[in-house]
Amino acid sequence: MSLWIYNSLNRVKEEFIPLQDGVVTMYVCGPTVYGHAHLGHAKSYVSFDVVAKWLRHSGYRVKYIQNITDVGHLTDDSDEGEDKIARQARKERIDPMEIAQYYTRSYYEDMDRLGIDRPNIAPTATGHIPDQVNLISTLIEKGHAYEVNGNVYFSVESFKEYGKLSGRTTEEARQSGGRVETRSEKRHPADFALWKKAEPGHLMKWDSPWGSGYPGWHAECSAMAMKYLGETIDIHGGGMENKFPHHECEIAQSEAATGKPYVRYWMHNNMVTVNGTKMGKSLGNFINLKDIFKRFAPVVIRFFILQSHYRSPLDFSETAIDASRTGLEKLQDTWTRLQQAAPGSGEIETRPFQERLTEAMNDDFNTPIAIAVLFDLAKAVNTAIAAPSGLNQDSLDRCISLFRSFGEEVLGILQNPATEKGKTNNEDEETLDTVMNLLIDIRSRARSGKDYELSDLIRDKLAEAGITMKDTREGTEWSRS
Ligand SMILES: Nc1ncnc2c1ncn2[C@@H]1O[C@H](COP(=O)(O)OP(=O)(O)OP(=O)(O)O)[C@@H](O)[C@H]1O
Ligand SMILES: [Zn+2]
Repeated sequence: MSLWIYNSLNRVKEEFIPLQDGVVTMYVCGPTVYGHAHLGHAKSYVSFDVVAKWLRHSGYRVKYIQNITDVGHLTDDSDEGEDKIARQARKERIDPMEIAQYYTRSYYEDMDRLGIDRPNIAPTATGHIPDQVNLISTLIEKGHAYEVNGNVYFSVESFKEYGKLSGRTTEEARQSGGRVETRSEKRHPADFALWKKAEPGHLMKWDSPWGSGYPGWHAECSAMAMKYLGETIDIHGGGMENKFPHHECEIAQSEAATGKPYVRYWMHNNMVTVNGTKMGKSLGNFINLKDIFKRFAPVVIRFFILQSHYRSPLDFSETAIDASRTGLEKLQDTWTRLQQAAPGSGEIETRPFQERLTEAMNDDFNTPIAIAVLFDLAKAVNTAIAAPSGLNQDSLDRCISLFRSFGEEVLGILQNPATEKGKTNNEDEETLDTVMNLLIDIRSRARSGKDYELSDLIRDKLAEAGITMKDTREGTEWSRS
């Protein structure tokens, strides 16, 4: 049975055949680390985690790269506005790199709790400035880019296939080309910045052949993907709102520089929405995972996400998450009882379930169908176990193997009661959350009563225990160092 992936570039499902036998190269756009991760990020990274897990389960060696954007992502897509990290640093009155480090750690903490495997390599944009400078220099040499006043732009007219991913023509892209001042520097309004000159006072800047400045957001992904995975990569993932301009620009830069196809299969996850609007940091309608985890175990969130397909939108609602929790509890209950069942004489024909599960995952990672099949299997198991004849050892082993492979390993939604690892982690985390909220409250009362000795004692003792407290305008946050 072969794997079929919906390729956003050609807008059809295509059979997946990696460039190199047995190996899959995969790049997924990572977060811009200027705030805590929200449910939208969880959808993107849980979806691609399942992609990697399924590919590994199918026998491939997967080389998964996911970057950390710590410079160059501006508040405005049209090469204007402020760097998102720099803006947050100004707000919090600390160094941009402190912001990036703090939220990077926070990001991995949340992703770990969601059961997401860490990428093989997690390169940062600031750690790869020379690679980006090299890419930009190549583009200038080949006549695809030009410098004006210390800024370097990509010439979209020099790359005939610009627009092939998003379906936008350069004429349509002209609309998003920025304000008049920037436009006047550009040869074509749709040209985009590869390198930006640092204005006085800009902290995150590097020397380059074009003076002191910083790279544009699109350049980092091309440079890092090609550095670690080669000029042509198998799978590139990201949220669908990034098709334009981000991924369109990545294609243009990479293919113009190498003359080779950049990505063979483009995969885009749909959005988590709130009342139909994209959840986003810049839109201010986001729900932090850390807050959600206070009310729901991370595995419930993972299950909630995987109950809809990665290409379908997912509207946030507590009622829907609550329904997911009930469903997951039932499945987990069967999984626990299955492992404790004493052998009897009854049988379950497991082959059809295995085929349906494999078929679902091979059909563009159809996790909602795979979950529905697990529920069917759970129903059959419950009936069989409740009957006097029970299940014979062979059937028990086969059912256990299916639950383990698909429920635990591929989807990551079930926890093994034999080890109690996942469950204990979640329960520990919930207890810690409660204790920390209590300490934050006591410390804040101490400070209101001007008892700084007590408030400092709480902060210092926690620091000794490896927990950092940080006072922000929104209140006190904490993280493990
Ligand atoms: N609401 C969402 N639903 C699904 N995926 C999302 C959502 N928001 C962001 N993503 C994806 O998460 C990844 C990281 O995005 P990024 O850090 O730039 O987040 P963001 O919250 O969209 O930021 P901003 O709101 O400032 O644009 C991208 O691939 C992006 O497409
Ligand atoms: Zn990217």
